[in-house]
Amino acid sequence: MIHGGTQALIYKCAELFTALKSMKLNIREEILKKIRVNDEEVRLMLWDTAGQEEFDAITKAYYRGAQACVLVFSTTDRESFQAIDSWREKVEAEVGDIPTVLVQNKIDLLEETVIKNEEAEALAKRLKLRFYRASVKEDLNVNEVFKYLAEKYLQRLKQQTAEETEVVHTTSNKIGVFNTTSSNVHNQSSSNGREVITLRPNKQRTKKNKNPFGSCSLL
Ligand SMILES: Nc1nc2c(ncn2[C@@H]2O[C@H](COP(=O)(O)OP(=O)(O)OP(=O)(O)O)[C@@H](O)[C@H]2O)c(=O)[nH]1
Repeated sequence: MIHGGTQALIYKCAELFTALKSMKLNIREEILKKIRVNDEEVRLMLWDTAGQEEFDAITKAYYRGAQACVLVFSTTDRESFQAIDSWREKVEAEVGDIPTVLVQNKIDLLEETVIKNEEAEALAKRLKLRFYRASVKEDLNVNEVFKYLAEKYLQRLKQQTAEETEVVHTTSNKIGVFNTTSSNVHNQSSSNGREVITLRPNKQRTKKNKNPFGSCSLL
């Protein structure tokens, strides 16, 4: 019994060790990329994750909280193309609808392609994603991909902030609408005999909007 248990534990440790080793190999270092968008410097932290499904649980922890996503397949690797659907689902399940693009890499090897143009375009259309053809090797379209994502992200952030500001205005209007009826108005007499009116906020104030910027995140 004890022996069996120890054995199992050793196996587990070995599995974990293998997983960690592979993780080290497959989740490469974070990359910091700086780009300019509308004269502002945007810093992107990039994580390149492993494609193997056995590491799903581990890689998930890396893209949890991501604010943009690049789904890449290779011109010369059909499996990577076929895996795009499943990656989209995994990312969406983990982080929801974030700015995402579809990229066909290695277009410098177009003569060896295993993906037809129409197939790639159809995939982008079906997934409703902007599609880029790029070559990391030749530095083709790489910046464009990140610029598009950063713009899209900033656009959403501004929109979100504007919506939240609107909520603040609405809320502050409510706060500002002082109710001069009954319980909210306390009429007192001042020492000089003139009536003093104390205004108190209307109780309509919405609690949940106390911190309108609470859900804002910065790059
Ligand atoms: N010709 C060409 N080779 C490329 C390009 N981008 C990457 N490679 C090469 O493709 C190989 C794999 O590159 P990685 O960056 O490791 O790509 P990956 O998709 O993370 O691949 P995995 O290691 O299978 O996860 C390397 O030898 C790269 O030099 C490209 O645009 N054109």
